[in-house]
Amino acid sequence: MALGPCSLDLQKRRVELVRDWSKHISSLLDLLFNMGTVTEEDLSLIRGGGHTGELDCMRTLLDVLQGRGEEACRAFQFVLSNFKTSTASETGKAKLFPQNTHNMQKVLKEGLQKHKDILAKHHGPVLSSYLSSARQTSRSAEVDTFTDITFCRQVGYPVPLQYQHEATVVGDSFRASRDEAKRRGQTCAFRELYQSLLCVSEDGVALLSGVAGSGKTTVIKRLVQQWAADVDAQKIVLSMSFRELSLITEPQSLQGLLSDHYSHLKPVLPELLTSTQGQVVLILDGLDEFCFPLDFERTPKCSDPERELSVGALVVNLIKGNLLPGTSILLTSRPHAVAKVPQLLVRQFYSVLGFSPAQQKQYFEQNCSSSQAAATVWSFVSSHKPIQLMCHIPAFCWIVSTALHEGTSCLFFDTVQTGAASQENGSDSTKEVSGAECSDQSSSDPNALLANGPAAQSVCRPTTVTEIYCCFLKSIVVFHVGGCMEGMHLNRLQDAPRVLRENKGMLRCLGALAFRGLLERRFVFDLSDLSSFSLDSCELTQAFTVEVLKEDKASLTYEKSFHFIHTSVQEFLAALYYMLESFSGSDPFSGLKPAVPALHKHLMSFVNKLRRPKRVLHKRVKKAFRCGESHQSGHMDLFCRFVSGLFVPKTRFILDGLFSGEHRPRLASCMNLPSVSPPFVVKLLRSQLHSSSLSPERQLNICHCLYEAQDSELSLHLQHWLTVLSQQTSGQCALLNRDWSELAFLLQLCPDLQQLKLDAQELDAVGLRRLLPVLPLFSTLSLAQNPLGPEGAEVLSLALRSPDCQIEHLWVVSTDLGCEGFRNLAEGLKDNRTVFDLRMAINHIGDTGAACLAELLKTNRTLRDIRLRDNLVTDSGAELLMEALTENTTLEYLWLFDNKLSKECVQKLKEFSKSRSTLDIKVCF
Ligand SMILES: Nc1ncnc2c1ncn2[C@@H]1O[C@H](COP(=O)(O)OP(=O)(O)OP(=O)(O)O)[C@@H](O)[C@H]1O
Repeated sequence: MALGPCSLDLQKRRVELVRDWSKHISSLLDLLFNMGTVTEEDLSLIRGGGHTGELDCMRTLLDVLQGRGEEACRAFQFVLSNFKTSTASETGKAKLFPQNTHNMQKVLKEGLQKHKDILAKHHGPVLSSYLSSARQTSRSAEVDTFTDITFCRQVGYPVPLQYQHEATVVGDSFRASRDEAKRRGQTCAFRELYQSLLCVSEDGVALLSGVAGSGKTTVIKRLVQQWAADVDAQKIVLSMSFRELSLITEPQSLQGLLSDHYSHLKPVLPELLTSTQGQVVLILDGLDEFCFPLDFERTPKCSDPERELSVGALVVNLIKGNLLPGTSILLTSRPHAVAKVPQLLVRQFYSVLGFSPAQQKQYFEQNCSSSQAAATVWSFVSSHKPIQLMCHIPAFCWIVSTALHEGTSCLFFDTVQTGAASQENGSDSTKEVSGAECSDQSSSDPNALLANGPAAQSVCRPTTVTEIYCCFLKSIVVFHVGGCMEGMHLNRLQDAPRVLRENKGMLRCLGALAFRGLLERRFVFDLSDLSSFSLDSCELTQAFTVEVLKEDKASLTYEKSFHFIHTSVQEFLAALYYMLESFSGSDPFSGLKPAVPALHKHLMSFVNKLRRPKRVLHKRVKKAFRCGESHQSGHMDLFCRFVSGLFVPKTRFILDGLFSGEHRPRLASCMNLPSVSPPFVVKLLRSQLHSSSLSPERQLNICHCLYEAQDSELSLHLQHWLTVLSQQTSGQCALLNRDWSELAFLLQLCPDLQQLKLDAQELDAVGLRRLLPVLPLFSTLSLAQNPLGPEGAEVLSLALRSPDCQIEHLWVVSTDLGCEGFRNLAEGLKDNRTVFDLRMAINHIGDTGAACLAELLKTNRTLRDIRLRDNLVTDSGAELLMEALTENTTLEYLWLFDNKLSKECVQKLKEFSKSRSTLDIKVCF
């Protein structure tokens, strides 16, 4: 084959090229690889495993190019003609490798000790929270306040079906039906996690998943601190956050990245990367915050730590084990982002379940300044189910402690007065607070929810999640400067309305930022975001905002970014902004557009006030809920709950001073204020609850909204459902307008309930669909004598396919399934690994249904006991079942009484059963 001009030229100049260009071989190879002229395999051939000299490398490169043809040779000529002879990195490289091995070992050891010290400091306590700064004197390090936390170890990872707000389903992991999982040893504590990740020599990827604020970063800090303190530690930990990696926009080599990040390791880095590979544990925190795509299929393979790559390609090659082979990699992520890493690449999967009730109690003991204060907070939390449910998330425990700080600071005005009075009388105000109102209720008693539900509450105790957040914000704003010194509480609280009024502007801007972030699903903001809402970062550091908006300075680029201390705080501030704007007659959405001139905004607000303000307000509320409805991911759920809560005048009174024009003349107490949302809000919520277009998850959220709105009807309905659950009533319900979503709400708040028995409750497919968010959480589901029909079976099938499914006993006797219904159910059972006891007598599934069951039994290995009494199965159906059972050896009982079987067939079934020692077929003629 004739050679092209470029190939000929290279051939002619070969000697000259080898002589003049060999010293630049590394850079030339980088450029050619990035252009796609040479491949990963070519590179290893050219480098000859690192043992080949530069001249030989150059010769091989020329051979490879010649072999590739004219295009490759032309690309090479192009590279040569554009090559800048600045190869400082290569000349410097020789200096990085001291020749003497003994010296190298010493340098490496010293470097690693220094690295340990630096990393321990980096991952040390950050005294940014109000509570920690207030308690600097009594507690020296965060290490002391680390509360053990519960994890769950899984094989592979379940991709969560995201229909609900992540934070709102956390408590599900602690349901009693999970005890089985515990027995199987799937849950573990921090010690086991440390052992498995930092002591055992296993390479590959481990993934730690948890919702916002579940403590992933705290766990990483703790792991690093423990490792740094462990003199026998064999591992070398490198740790970075995805938030920092997201700021790298230029191609970067792994070596460059590590030496920028850990400049103290620079002298030993090449040695570290080559000789200690099996020992390195690389921690990458916060995968959900990584803003570059991770393309595991198409990213070119690269195993050269010196090659510059885009940061996305770098991460892909690290996770795939191409760069740093033999290294253990620990990734952390919120659940919605775990699927960014293909399941096959994940060796171990842990999810952070959060604090169990015992750990919650321990948290308050460790974080409140006295054991009495801890007892007060704990008795309050354990008697308010919706609040306790959220306390599985550590960040929420922190919010609760801050809100109820020492049990006195953030309670309502009249409580303060009670405190003042008791102080005057020489009694202890903390005792007042921890009195009878906070009596400890058994957390296992569902009645506790109602006893302390909104309607049953004394007027001045925080009862809802919104009220907790109001107290939290007030605490932060009022006590920010100077902390909460002894004896200063009352003065400061009495001055709170003025302080809040003065900070209203700042809170409004912060809320607008939070709201826009929420609409765009953004949780990290940069300086330009802040300035578009007139927030000046310098001003922010002077104000209370450091407690709610956290500043991150990337160690790699020194760029500033900001995020709210917890996503729920962002959601609360967004709702607060929404309500402030709505009450003042402005449109919260127009406040997000910087282009709207201030004059126009004021004009509009004035016009709105003249128009019927109530109608405008109604419009805004509808818009807020529509916003929540349209997002099936559920990420607006908490926002809607807070909006509902902020409609309650008593709740708003906590933030007296912010909502101008209200409570005038000033009320000395919240006692006279309504403790329920205005009727139009409750009416709107109720009409939404009955809307057939809403998904069951959103309907469930509406119940939470009603709880926040302190709707008294909800309490009544829940009381009714409690009676149903205790099986005191059956058949026709005593209550008109009962709603199955309300039952779902109640069930979510009763973690100790393992069995859901709703026999003969006239539960149809529509009602069952409303229960769907909680159906998978029970070990026994007894739904006999309800008109479920084929549509109901479809709903059950969805529950059976849920990754959270715990159902073991499924009892659907006499539920009108028919053959179509059973076909739907069988679809769900095909993928299910939990149901072993299926009772479905009197469902008329017939031979078509029996054929479906036979198909199912060929693959299902979980079902052990199937009861098919009275189902119109004839001989041909029975034949199909026997045929399937020759393949299935796990089924133990098959009940076939009262079907349409001939005498011969019954005999045959009995013979078949006799021939199988582990199978008992119950049948009679
Ligand atoms: N084990 C723990 N003991 C005591 N406090 C904890 C613990 N875990 C978390 N916290 C508290 O909760 C807060 C949030 O935790 P952390 O930042 O670790 O959560 P995260 O899961 O990393 O959240 P995100 O997904 O938002 O990054 C911490 O600042 C700390 O106050």
